[in-house]
Amino acid sequence: MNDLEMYREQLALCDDRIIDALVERNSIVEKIMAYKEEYGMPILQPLQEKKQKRRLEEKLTHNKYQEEIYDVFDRILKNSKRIQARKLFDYNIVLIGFMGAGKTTISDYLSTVFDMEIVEMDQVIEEREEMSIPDIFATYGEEYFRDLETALLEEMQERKNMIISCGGGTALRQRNVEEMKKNGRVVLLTASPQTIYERVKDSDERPVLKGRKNVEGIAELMEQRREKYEAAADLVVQTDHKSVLQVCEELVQRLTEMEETNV
Ligand SMILES: Nc1ncnc2c1ncn2[C@@H]1O[C@H](COP(=O)(O)OP(=O)(O)OP(=O)(O)O)[C@@H](O)[C@H]1O
Ligand SMILES: O=C(O)C1=C[C@@H](O)[C@@H](O)[C@H](O)C1
Ligand SMILES: [Mg+2]
Repeated sequence: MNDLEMYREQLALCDDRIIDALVERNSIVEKIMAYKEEYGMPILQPLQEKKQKRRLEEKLTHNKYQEEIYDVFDRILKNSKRIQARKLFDYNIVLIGFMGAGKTTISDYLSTVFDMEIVEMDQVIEEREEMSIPDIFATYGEEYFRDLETALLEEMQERKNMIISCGGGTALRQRNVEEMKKNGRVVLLTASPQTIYERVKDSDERPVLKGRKNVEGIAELMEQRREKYEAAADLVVQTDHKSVLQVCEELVQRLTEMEETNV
């Protein structure tokens, strides 16, 4: 055997060790999940992720392949998150609720911790139509816009393990709710009119709030919608005075408990 053949053989053995280590690592991830479940511990533990990152940084100081190894660990971490997400959510998570309730914010956080794909419905529709939502409403009317929402929710039935962040009005149409529920768990985020006002007062991006961007106007529209939102929801998470992490932790905990009682 010449040197080149020998090096190639060493490389193949190295790959085998990497594969074995990855399989072991993934099975440890699953054991940690089972442990947390058994002892009712929070699934999201952002401090732990930071601790792992610090340990890696210390270990890789002065390593000449530092950048390349970080890159690999980035993928490893993403894949661990995906393993968790696939195990926890064998369905789409559909977030509904009033403007400013936190659908986008909570979707972003969940997507980061579980490496799940997000469908931000308003944004997808705007991109596909190449028009802003106020322009779609003005040009084609609300029915047309709601039909686009229905079609998008139908498409989502082909997928699972997605986070669907709905438009504020999506759940008002019964047909949309039926589509959401086919392979999704519907989570209603709520907040008081006062909280919503505080969250949206400095933004002009919400045409439905035009002329009523005050606590009374918000309370009135919220009350008109409340029954439909609540009827659509599999789960209601109240978000007033809670951090984004607290809302996500509660949401994940209650979703997983719901699955356990459904089994
Ligand atoms: N739990 C929270 N605590 C404090 N601020 C929050 C919380 N959730 C969301 N926010 C803030 O409220 C504002 C509105 O949130 P977000 O855009 O996520 O709402 P939304 O439900 O997606 O609204 P829309 O239906 O209009 O798209 C944002 O500035 C966000 O940072
Ligand atoms: O609450 C609503 O009716 C809406 C909320 C936005 O997300 C957009 O989907 C649209 O402006 C309608
Ligand atoms: Mg949003």
